[in-house]
Amino acid sequence: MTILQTNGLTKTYASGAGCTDISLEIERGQIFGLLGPNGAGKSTFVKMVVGLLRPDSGSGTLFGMPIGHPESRRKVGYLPELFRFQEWLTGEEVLRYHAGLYGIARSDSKSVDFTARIKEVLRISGLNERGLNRVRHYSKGMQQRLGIACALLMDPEFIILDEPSSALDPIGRYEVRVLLERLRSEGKTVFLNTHLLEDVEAVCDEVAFLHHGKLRAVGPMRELLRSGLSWRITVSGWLPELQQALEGQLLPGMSLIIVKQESDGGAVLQVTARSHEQIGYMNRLLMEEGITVYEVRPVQEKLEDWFLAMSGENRSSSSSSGTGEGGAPA
Ligand SMILES: Nc1ncnc2c1ncn2[C@@H]1O[C@H](COP(=O)(O)OP(=O)(O)OP(=O)(O)O)[C@@H](O)[C@H]1O
Repeated sequence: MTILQTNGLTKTYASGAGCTDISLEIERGQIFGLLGPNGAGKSTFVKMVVGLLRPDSGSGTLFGMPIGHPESRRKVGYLPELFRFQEWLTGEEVLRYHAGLYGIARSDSKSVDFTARIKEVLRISGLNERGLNRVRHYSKGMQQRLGIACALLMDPEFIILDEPSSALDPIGRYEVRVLLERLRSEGKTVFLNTHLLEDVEAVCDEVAFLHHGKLRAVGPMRELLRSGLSWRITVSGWLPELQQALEGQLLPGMSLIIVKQESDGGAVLQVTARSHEQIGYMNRLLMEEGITVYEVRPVQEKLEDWFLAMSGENRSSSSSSGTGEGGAPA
């Protein structure tokens, strides 16, 4: 079942920034990660989906209803990127206030059952007994946990979390990952906007990549990672001046790192490319330079390498000589 579908969603701010022509489809039970550098347009997209921003053009459906329609939001829990709570209220009071925004009468939100639900989401979000403390006394991480509790309060089917772990320490981030997996196992669908690549790598089924407001890639994580390939190439006949000559001939998305360089001309190169064809091209360049290639083998794909390749970042300037494999990228 399709939970969210967007067709060409576009929002351009007066400055010219925003996001353009975003078409995505999210199926029930997925954890979907939206990645992209700062200012790529991730929050703009999410705000259009939850009806906080009106698109300039394009359309979308949420649970089969047009986005922006109040009814489409009923089954959605949303943690905005910039959250701010009434600091004079306690955690429990903030949650009751949120229940009111969902149309729950004040008397009902004080019922035994609803109070049990409040305590449950506080526990799930890692706030446990702190629900009776005022938000003023919460750390930033605790406020973020309260935001997650608000998003989960009404037991939504679709949970949209815009940077849910940005203020959390490593343990907190791990707990959020476990929480996301638990939500998926309950059949919920999660949309995650994040910079934290390890979160995406650990839990996301599908990933989309936004850059300068445009969708550059979307698909299952494993497939996308294969589109940012790294290879180790062992050669002989290597000369240090070849690095610059080769770098000048790299195609967009390719990078070259000299991992190891011996005095007898032996060397290990690491090449990142967007396709197998680009690796073939690299081999041809090496042969044309008179280099003997002994071994070409793929390196474990890392989301960080893929992210940098997609963002057009080139790490070719880092190199090491004669230091074994110490100069390899993380
Ligand atoms: N209300 C606004 N008015 C004008 N420009 C805006 C507004 N909100 C965002 N922008 C601009 O639109 C672009 C996309 O911003 P957005 O917040 O959607 O990006 P993002 O990918 O979520 O970034 P980050 O990861 O830093 O949160 C940025 O250049 C930003 O400066």
